[in-house]
Amino acid sequence: MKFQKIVDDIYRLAVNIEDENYLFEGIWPIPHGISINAYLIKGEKNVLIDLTQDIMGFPKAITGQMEGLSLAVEDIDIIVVNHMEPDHAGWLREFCKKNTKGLIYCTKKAVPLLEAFGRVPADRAVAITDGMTLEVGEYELQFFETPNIHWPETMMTYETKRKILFACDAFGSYGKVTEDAIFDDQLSEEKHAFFENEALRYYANIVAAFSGAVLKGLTKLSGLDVKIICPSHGIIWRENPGVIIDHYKRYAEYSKGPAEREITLVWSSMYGSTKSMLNLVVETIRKHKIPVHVYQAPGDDIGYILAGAWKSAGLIFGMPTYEYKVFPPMSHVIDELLVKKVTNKKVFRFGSYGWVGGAQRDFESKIEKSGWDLLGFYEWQGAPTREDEQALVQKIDAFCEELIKFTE
Ligand SMILES: Cc1cc2nc3c(=O)[nH]c(=O)nc-3n(C[C@H](O)[C@H](O)[C@H](O)COP(=O)(O)O)c2cc1C
Repeated sequence: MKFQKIVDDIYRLAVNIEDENYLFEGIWPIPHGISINAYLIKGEKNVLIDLTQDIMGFPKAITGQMEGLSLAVEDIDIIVVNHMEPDHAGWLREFCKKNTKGLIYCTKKAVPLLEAFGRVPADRAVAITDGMTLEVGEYELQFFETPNIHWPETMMTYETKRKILFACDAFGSYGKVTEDAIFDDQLSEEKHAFFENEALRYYANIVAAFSGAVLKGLTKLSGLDVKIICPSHGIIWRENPGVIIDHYKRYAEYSKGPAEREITLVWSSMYGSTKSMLNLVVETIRKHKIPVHVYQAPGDDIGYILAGAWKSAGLIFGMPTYEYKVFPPMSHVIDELLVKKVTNKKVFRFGSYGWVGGAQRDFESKIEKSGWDLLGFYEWQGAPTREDEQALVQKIDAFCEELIKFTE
């Protein structure tokens, strides 16, 4: 990949993780890849905003892109570290061995992390104060602390003259970015939809648990006139940055509920009794014109289940009893949803049991502090009868009606 000009002497330096088997953060599948973006301001003083991950030859790739601009690592005067997570700052250690003059602008909370992650001494750092500005030739940078979007030490950098926000993990998405389409206005409708889906999945996987911080950050930055958003993952928004800002606001507000009038249905079944009710449940939901996203556990990845669940106002779990408890793979799904603070949902459960059940009691105790409103459940012994089918349909009808009221 080549460096890409954004405006004047501001450039995007980027790589894509393209290995289909790579798990982002060691958990999340990225079958369509992900870009890692750094930004460079070339001028009287050269500024590098965020770096890259030290894997797959990425530092070499970024160095090559810098060479295209007649710059070497040693020529960087100012390093802005918005975020210490290793996908952006992993290169810092090797970078600072070569570059011994550059000052590192970061938050006070990031300073000890420079040492811990990068073995970079604190005297290389300039701890910013919130809102502080820095004149760099023709450019002016302003730094804003944005704690917990995504780590406690995170900040964003705003170029005040061209009104560019270097937002780091905020407004980012999965999905590799190709050289011919790095800006929102260069994307087809289909690609826009792709990045919107990948932005939601990225949000649900990476940022969702910090939605309160996202809402605070959005309020804090709402006074800024932002013409271009340069995130550290995904495309650059220059035609209409309001689109991704609105998406983020919406995603963050799902945490306060209600989310969209949609249902995420996760099911498990050992011998097919619970599964045999699945189509009936889906058809009943569709009768109410409610979109339904169906996932199987185990089978479908938790990263995708999280995205569906985050966006849906309703959650339905179909699972049998297993050793007096929730079926273990479903237990894992529920735990993950709770870790990511999926809350304010209307919930229903159905499933088969063999002897005396147990899953329902375990389910209720697991979700006690979830902020989920369990509207009902239906269980039956062994294979379902015609009466079981009718009873379940009635309960799903009632659930859908409540969900419609909840999302009005
Ligand atoms: C390993 C195992 C553990 C089970 N534990 C329980 C249990 O604790 N309580 C119960 O009522 N049934 C238990 N059952 C029976 C299942 O819940 C029952 O077969 C149910 O119909 C399975 O639904 P499925 O066909 O959707 O998998 C167990 C079955 C298996 C194979």
